[in-house]
Amino acid sequence: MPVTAKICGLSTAATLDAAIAGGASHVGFVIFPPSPRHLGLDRLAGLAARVPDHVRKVGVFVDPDDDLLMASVAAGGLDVVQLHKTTPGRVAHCRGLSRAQAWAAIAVKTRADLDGAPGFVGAADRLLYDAKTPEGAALPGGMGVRFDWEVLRGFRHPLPWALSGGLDVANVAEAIARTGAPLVDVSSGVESAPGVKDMDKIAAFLQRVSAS
Ligand SMILES: O=C(O)c1ccccc1NCC(=O)[C@H](O)[C@H](O)COP(=O)(O)O
Repeated sequence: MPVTAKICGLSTAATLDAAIAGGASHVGFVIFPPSPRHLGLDRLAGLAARVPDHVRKVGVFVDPDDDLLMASVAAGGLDVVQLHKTTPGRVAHCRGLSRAQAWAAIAVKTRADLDGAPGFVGAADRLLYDAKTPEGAALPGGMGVRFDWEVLRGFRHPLPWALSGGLDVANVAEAIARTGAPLVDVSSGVESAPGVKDMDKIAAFLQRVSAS
């Protein structure tokens, strides 16, 4: 199976178009005000309207309340809700309410961080293994932090999954080779500054994934 890629934290039409043209299977829109990538509902709707049907639209949330979740799903026609710092019970609730696919982000630093993964069976459609960001960090994702991919070795994934955290054009082929990831997710690695996506970096990243 070819490896697919999600470009996360898109916030301009030009970089969104670059992700689509480069072959991204998923595009991510962050709905979390402290993030430099945050989109209000109007901008979310405008960008989402540019996305063709074969590319999945992912809304990225941090334990959202029902009103924010539903307003965002409606504005963006979201196919997937990606939920950070959200318990299995809330993930199941968000999936039922939104009728979108639900991805549960698992913050990983050590093997023990995978212990909670089976708890998402029946609640989530996919697990996103993302790097744990430092204690007290403003964001639970999108900080270019990488984790030791060896912690995934031999792990019996209880659900479909994706790999994230600190990926870039220089390391994504090795990440795929070492983990067998079916889907990779990147944000900072295709930026020139926090929140500023770079079209050339997006194209190079997607090219490297498709060659893997
Ligand atoms: O990207 C953000 O600003 C963000 C904010 C709050 C929660 C999650 C966020 N990003 C989640 C993602 O899916 C990122 O692509 C993932 O964490 C990888 O980021 P990076 O290490 O910068 O590639």
